[in-house]
Amino acid sequence: MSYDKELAAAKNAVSLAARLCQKVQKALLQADVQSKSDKSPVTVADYGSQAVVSAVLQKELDSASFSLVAEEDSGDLRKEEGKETLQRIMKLVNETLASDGTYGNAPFSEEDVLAAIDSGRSEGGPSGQHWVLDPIDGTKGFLRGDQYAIALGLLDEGKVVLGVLACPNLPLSQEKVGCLFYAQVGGGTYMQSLDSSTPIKVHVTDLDNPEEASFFESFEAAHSLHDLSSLIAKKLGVKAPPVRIDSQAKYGALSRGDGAIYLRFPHKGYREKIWDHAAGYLVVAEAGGVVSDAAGNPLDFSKGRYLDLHEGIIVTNQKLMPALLKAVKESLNEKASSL
Ligand SMILES: Nc1ncnc2c1ncn2[C@@H]1O[C@H](COP(=O)(O)O)[C@@H](OP(=O)(O)O)[C@H]1O
Ligand SMILES: [Mg+2]
Ligand SMILES: [Mg+2]
Ligand SMILES: [Mg+2]
Repeated sequence: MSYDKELAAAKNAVSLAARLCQKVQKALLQADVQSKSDKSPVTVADYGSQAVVSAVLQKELDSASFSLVAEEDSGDLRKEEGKETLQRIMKLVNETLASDGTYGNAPFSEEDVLAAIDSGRSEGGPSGQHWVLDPIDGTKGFLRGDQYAIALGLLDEGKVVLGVLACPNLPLSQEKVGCLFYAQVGGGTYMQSLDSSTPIKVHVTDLDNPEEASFFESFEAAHSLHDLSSLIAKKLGVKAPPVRIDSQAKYGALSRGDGAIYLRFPHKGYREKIWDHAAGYLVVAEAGGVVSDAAGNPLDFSKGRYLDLHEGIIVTNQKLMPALLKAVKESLNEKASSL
């Protein structure tokens, strides 16, 4: 089955959302940032990006069967304190949609924006098709002026069949910054600029010597156990220091061979969400990489909004995976026996 139509719509949606995010990151106001109930930050760009992606997908595709699992919801924007923020989001969404000739004819009202955001309340699951969106992945990186991604995947019968990843701050070449990665199941992974240069096919590294490998992890120590990654890297013989960057830009970078390994070990009790991995997973898998939990099980995106994992997520190429899994198991055992 081909998902060409869905892929074209997804690339459009994510590119437009990236335009909105870039505009906000350039001139970020204190008033644009809020705290969610779990204390994590959210900005007008997270909401705006979600509204734009949702709006474009629904315009381009059959909106009757549309299902979207997305990170943000409009709860806080519907409160009295959210009024000003909502106004600002509406303006951003309308400017962004108008900047693309095809969508600008009927401006969105506040209610339209809220509805577009809330169309992301689907629970996903094992049957039918569901879009999976992280409107800004790496909000903390976004706020620092660092890496972030707009990550959109499509599930069909519980499997990820499309992954589109916009990384506005990731270098494309020596001259150009901003990458769009995309993959369709069975079709490989491609990278192009955010303004649609000719796509090139990308592949993970074919390195088989861990001593030459470098590894990615979260910039934020709160998101991943840096000590554990160091232990694993040491066991494996990795010499280079960790490369710490925010967001699924790590999956994008890995898919083109920038690094060889990505290690992610959340603190105890944290549950990973599907929108933090769906698009990145396919981008790496179609580029020849392997993504699994710490026990070597494939990720299961069919269980609803969360991923059920053993300990963490590890990513590398096929040659390095056996040695990596061994180092991970040994390190986890050591950690458990030292407690
Ligand atoms: N305590 C925690 N442990 C692990 N991941 C966390 C976390 N708190 C937030 N996250 C997730 O980590 C994501 C960012 O990943 P990274 O560290 O690779 O940049 C966040 O995505 P958002 O920025 O979309 O909220 C969020 O979903
Ligand atoms: Mg968030
Ligand atoms: Mg995220
Ligand atoms: Mg997010």
